[in-house]
Amino acid sequence: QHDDNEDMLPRIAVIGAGLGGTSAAFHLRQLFGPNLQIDIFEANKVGGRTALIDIGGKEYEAGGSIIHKKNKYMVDFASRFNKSANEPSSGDMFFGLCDESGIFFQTSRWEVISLAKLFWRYGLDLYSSQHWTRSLVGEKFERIYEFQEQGIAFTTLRDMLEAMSTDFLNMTRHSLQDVLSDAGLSQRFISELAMAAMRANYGQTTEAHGFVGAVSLVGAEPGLWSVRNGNKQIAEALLKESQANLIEAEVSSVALLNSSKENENVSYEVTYKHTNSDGNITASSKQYDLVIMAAPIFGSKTKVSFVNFPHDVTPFTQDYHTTVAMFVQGTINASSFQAKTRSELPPDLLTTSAGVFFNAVGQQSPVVPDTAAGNVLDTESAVWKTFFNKVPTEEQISQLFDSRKELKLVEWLAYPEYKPKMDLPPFVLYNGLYYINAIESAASAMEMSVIGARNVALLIANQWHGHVDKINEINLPDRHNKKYDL
Ligand SMILES: Cc1cc2nc3c(=O)[nH]c(=O)nc-3n(C[C@H](O)[C@H](O)[C@H](O)COP(=O)(O)OP(=O)(O)OC[C@H]3O[C@@H](n4cnc5c(N)ncnc54)[C@H](O)[C@@H]3O)c2cc1C
Ligand SMILES: CC(C)=CCC/C(C)=C/CC/C(C)=C/CSC[C@H](N)C(=O)O
Repeated sequence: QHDDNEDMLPRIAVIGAGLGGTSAAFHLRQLFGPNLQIDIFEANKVGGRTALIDIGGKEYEAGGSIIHKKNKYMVDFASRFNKSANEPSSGDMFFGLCDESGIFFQTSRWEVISLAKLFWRYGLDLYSSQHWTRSLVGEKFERIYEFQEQGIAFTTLRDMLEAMSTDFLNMTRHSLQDVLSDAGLSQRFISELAMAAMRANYGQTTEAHGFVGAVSLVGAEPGLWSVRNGNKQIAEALLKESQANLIEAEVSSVALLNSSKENENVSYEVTYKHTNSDGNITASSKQYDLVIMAAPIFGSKTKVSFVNFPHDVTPFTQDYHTTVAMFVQGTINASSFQAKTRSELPPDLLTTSAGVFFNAVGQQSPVVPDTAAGNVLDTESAVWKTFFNKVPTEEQISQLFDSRKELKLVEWLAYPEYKPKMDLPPFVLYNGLYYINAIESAASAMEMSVIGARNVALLIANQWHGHVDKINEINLPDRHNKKYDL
């Protein structure tokens, strides 16, 4: 246990200034007060995987774009920082499903007709699956907010999921296909709607684990929103409010300095490369008591090496999926989808089969919505985002678009490859070394990174203040052991 005397506070390094790193800094400031020294390293741009892209003179979300209305922390941050929301367009139930032979099902621009068509094709599955997703973002998922409000933190992702619901942990062990099938949903629902959601949101299939599958279905519900002017503004505002010291540099190593025993007080040397005022790249080092990794660790692609530890502190694997987001201003090729005219096509085309070379294509609104734009679906100024698992060929692009004024590609190491029974990494890699992005093995989403960040901030505060009773300790009278509570 330590006191909050200024000289006694830990010196903290945060590696990464995406939503995870900046919200960790924000929560640490709330927990420790104004005297805490926080350095936050960023190799690229504040916001990380929330970033903007300029197409035709307007800005669009290039990475994390949609937020669920029950994503409490994102909603609270937007309100705290006076950011308004871009409301979903009224046409967000208007979509088509495609396989190798083109569109095989489509809804309508009229919501009531869409509902009727969906009911005709999927019957009561629509309602069962909605009930399930509501329970995910509802009561069970909300437990994490209650725990965090009470100051409770978890050392591993496994413990966190289990505390929220044993069902959640179970869902990481089975495929989405099996979880939905056990729940009585039809194969048609699974191989069409659930598959389309997994391909559009995570570039993966219903062989991914059931927890990320459920998050993906939540992310396919109507009524999602985004931050006007760009989601990355939340990370920027968190950084500002945290008063952390931003160091624009790439961290190359984190070295354990003075301990070989895990329970002793440790300190770390963080080495980073930065560009001098004369344009030369130099390496510098700084010492810290605690280090927070707020960026994914994925084997040899990770730029940070962890040195001097008595054992491997990253023995888990987190393989990351490549998603290529292609932005095109131009006209979509209606004939490729067996449509006579472009105006017949829905603004979102989702795919259900590995035989289709793209995962989803959808018309985009800029981050500052164009009120005068109306329906620009069949005009050359429409902007489309297409997701692929690899860079498309020129021939594939021409198959999708018959004319284009501008085209830009962004290649992301986007989110983990999700498999049943995959490693669920710990939030604590070593005494004083924390890992926020462990949470992405459950599901990658903006809200998830913020939850992971608050968990790490609470862990640090609980350990610092000796509140061991608030670490992995929960008292839930209603713990149940059902397989999946659908
Ligand atoms: C194409 C795409 C679409 C998505 N869509 C959605 C969506 O619609 N809704 C949703 O909720 N989520 C979405 N996500 C997921 C969401 O964007 C991420 O889960 C979330 O933004 C991750 O935040 P983070 O801070 O944990 O990581 P990141 O945003 O990746 O931040 C990590 C930061 O660390 C920096 N960094 C890495 N290594 C170093 C180093 N060695 N030294 C210094 N800095 C370093 C990086 O530059 C980066 O800025 C999407 C992701 C992608 C890629
Ligand atoms: C964390 C919880 C409970 C809910 C989050 C639901 C959500 C917003 C999921 C989306 C996740 C994601 C990685 C989406 C990527 S693509 C989004 C969209 N289809 C697009 O085209 O931009």
